[in-house]
Amino acid sequence: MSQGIEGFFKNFHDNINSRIDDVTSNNFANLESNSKRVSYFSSLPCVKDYDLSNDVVKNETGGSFPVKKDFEKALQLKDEGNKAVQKGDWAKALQMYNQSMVYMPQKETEELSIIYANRSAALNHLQQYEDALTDIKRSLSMSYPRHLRYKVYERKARCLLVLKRNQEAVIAFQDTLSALDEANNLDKEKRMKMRTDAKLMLEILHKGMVLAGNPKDPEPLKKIPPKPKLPGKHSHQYPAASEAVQFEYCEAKGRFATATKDIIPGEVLLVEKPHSGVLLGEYSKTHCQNCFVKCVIPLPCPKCPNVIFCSDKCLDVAQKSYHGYECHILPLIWKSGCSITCHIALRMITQNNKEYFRGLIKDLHNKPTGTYKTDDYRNIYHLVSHEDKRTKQDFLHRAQMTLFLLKLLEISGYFDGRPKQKSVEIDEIKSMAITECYAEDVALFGGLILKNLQVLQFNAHEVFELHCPKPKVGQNIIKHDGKSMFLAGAVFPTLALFNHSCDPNIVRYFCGPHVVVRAVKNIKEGEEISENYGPIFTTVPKEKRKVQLKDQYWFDCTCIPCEQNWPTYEDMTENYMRFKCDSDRPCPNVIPVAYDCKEFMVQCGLCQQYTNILKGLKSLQDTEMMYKLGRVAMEEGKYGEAMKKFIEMLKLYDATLAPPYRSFYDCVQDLRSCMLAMGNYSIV
Ligand SMILES: C[S@@+](CC[C@H](N)C(=O)[O-])C[C@H]1O[C@@H](n2cnc3c(N)ncnc32)[C@H](O)[C@@H]1O
Repeated sequence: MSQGIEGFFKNFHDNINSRIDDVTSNNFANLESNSKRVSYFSSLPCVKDYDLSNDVVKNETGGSFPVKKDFEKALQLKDEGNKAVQKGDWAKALQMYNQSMVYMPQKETEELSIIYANRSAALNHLQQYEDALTDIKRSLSMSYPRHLRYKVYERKARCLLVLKRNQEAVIAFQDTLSALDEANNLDKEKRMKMRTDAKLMLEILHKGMVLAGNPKDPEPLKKIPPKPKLPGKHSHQYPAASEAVQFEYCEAKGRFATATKDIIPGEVLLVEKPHSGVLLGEYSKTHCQNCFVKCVIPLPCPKCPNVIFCSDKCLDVAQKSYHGYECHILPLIWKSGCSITCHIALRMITQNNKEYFRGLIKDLHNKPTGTYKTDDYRNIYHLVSHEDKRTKQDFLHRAQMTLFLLKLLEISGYFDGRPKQKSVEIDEIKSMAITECYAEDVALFGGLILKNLQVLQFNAHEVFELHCPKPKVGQNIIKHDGKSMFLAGAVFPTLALFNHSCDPNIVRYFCGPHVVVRAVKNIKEGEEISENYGPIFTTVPKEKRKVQLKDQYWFDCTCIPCEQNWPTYEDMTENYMRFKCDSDRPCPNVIPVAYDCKEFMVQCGLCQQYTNILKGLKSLQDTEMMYKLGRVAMEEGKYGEAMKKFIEMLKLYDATLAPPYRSFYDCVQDLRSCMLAMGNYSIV
């Protein structure tokens, strides 16, 4: 449950394990509910007396502790930014202003407004005009000194000119002229020059606009890829899924998705926001805490120096729910070395208030019926957790993590419904005992967190983004370099209902925090729609796949590639083609046909009917050319165009040949790359 980094949680775990005797351990094993397990564990004297502060202080990984806003540090970073400006190192200046802002206390509004204005100058020089405009707006909405405002208005006007937003530029030049009246410290000559320049620009703009018939300003560039919409109607019971998807149940496989109609490659099958999602600690200063997109111009949390946001909207959402409580405990979570799933288990609590869970608890053991909503905690609670198959050691380990998370909840002010306003001090973790008056909370939230940890083991997903080279001004085409980065962990309640196949027929990618699922193959009505949990048959041999799936997800894979022993991509032989039997019965058989076969009607060994392979070969004639065109479009970053070609090819392949064969998987792989490129990206 720890992340692999040596955080202090491992010490706690090792020490407690060594202090638990056999009697205690057997008593624990006899407990029958998660709530009882945590209550019992938290009442043990060796746990209550445990002093975590020693472990925290001694531990050097995961950043420093405690962490607070720091005015002096903020000024020093701002100063470094200003020095970088003097040297013309705008990238460094941007970096320094970003950091300075994070440490600047909220009450220093004038200082903050100056950093925003300075950062807008750096962004302007880096040709990030849209971002410069956003910072100018923020700076002007704060206490930016009136006698300096002429500078930012003029900068605003110049940025708008580059973006060809001439109507807005006119207003900004007019504002520059008004602001110059208040520029008391500016010497007369400079003021005159700026006035003349602004007036000249206004004249030129007016003439140009009249000549062009006063065209509308262009739309600003989109920073986040647009979220695809579900085609047609959504499923009545599972609104995140399209009506082409339904969920069935069987004893051996639990719930799984099937197609209610024929589905074609590219079709969007699911768009879902996470029930809970958590950004990895290492991206907390580069990506938005709330929606995971990369922030060129971060908005810091007003209260802590731990996280940033991409917009006021994300800041507001986070502040009013989970971040209000997590603000000051984040450094402890990161320093503990706990895995991202442990943090999600906590977030599933902090994002709702205590009353929400109190309202649910009586009925929680009954599976909810009716519409399956993403934000309904009950749907997560009833995801697969394999509770009946767990060992005593497994529960004990998770109970330790649960207690640590409960302690954090207590410190955060969650049990009182009042978020902590100050940073955590070391004295607050000198004992792991939770105050007596919260005994009921320990039972309730301890039980829920222990359950969350079990559910997340099988149902959490990685959120990733692709790296892209910088797009040119005015171009909305982006090209990715194929590298994907694991950014965050999240649980998507509907996506979690899809079972695994080593030959999946869907691909998933992310738009902001939303997951998008699209078909990559033709899926026939009634056929299972399956995703992939990691090992794919084209690259991982069967034995290895089976072991991995059994270890991680606790099931024996019986997908077609596993049952029919399909070769990996490397081992696929290309000396014959696998024709589908096209008798009208229909027949499921595959007819192997050598490339040098002279016949054009071949007989099926199963149904004895004849298949016309010449017809099939003719339809495949164009696929090579289509593939080349698709690849060229992909190279140019025209993913939509490339996708069309690959989809067309897959339709042709599917009508004639049966997998596995290389050209089919080449095409599937490229289609998958195109779809991924439509998701989250980070400009590098
Ligand atoms: C993410 S859940 C999938 C949905 C789950 N079947 C349910 O009922 O909610 C993962 C769990 O589903 C089961 N599972 C997934 N793929 C399977 C497969 N191909 N065959 C059998 N069981 C599978 C395993 O129990 C696994 O731990």
